[in-house]
Amino acid sequence: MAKLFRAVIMGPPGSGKGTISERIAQRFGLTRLSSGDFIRENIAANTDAGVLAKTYIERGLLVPDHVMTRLLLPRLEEMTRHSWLMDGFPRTLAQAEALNSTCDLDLVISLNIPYETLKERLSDRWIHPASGRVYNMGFNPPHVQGRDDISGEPLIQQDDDKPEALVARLRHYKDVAKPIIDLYKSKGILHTFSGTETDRIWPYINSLLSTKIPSTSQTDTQCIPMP
Ligand SMILES: Nc1nc2c(ncn2[C@H]2C[C@H](O)[C@@H](COP(=O)(O)OP(=O)(O)OP(=O)(O)O)O2)c(=O)[nH]1
Ligand SMILES: Nc1ncnc2c1ncn2[C@@H]1O[C@H](COP(=O)(O)OP(=O)(O)O)[C@@H](O)[C@H]1O
Repeated sequence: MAKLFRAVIMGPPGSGKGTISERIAQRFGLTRLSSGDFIRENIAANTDAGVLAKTYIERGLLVPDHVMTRLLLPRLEEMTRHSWLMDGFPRTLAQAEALNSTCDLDLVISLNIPYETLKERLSDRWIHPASGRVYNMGFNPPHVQGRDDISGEPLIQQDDDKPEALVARLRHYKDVAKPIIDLYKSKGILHTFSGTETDRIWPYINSLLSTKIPSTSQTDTQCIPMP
């Protein structure tokens, strides 16, 4: 069986993590995981962790590390037969350390996008809340203005994407991401991509992953359950 591949994608809000993850998942057949989707699934299913997480999200806060790890790590441990790419986790150094002791990552993609570019993109971003599908009025507009391509339902703009909230979000990302990036750098698995356009960054990510994702191998790797 092919060797499994585990990767994380990091970057400030609006850096293109969602867009690039989708391309990677399609091109390389990895399962795309998103911490936000996990949380939303748990909220919908009314699990203990979901109920707890909801109280933070409703206040616009990050979910505490111990809730996040309780929610996510068991799911990762179950994925012994899938290669995956995680978007949205780890978001703090404590989460990175917990992930570290659960499974070995092969690669971390860090997106480094100028502030002005992020600001422009997010103020133009519209989402379909039920599915998480993301549109940008310039880059990938919906077929019908203001409507989701698949369901035809209305698109909305998140409060977080409004200019007042953005500066604080971007500053917060820088502070929190720095030690995580340093950790992955020291492990030799960090790959940083800089630029203003996803379409220009993509060929570099594509060729890196083409060299890293093996087509066949004798070994199978597993996430080790936490003690
Ligand atoms: N103009 C332009 N827009 C782009 C480009 N790449 C992505 N976008 C758009 C799609 C979205 O409307 C917005 C942000 O992209 P994503 O939602 O993929 O970013 P990300 O997942 O990092 O954001 P998040 O952490 O969910 O806030 O920018 C690009 O190269 N040029
Ligand atoms: N790794 C994480 N640690 C803490 N909270 C998280 C994490 N991932 C997601 N969340 C919470 O879930 C919310 C939705 O996550 P997500 O879908 O990634 O959207 P956003 O673009 O708002 O970060 C976040 O705003 C945050 O409150």
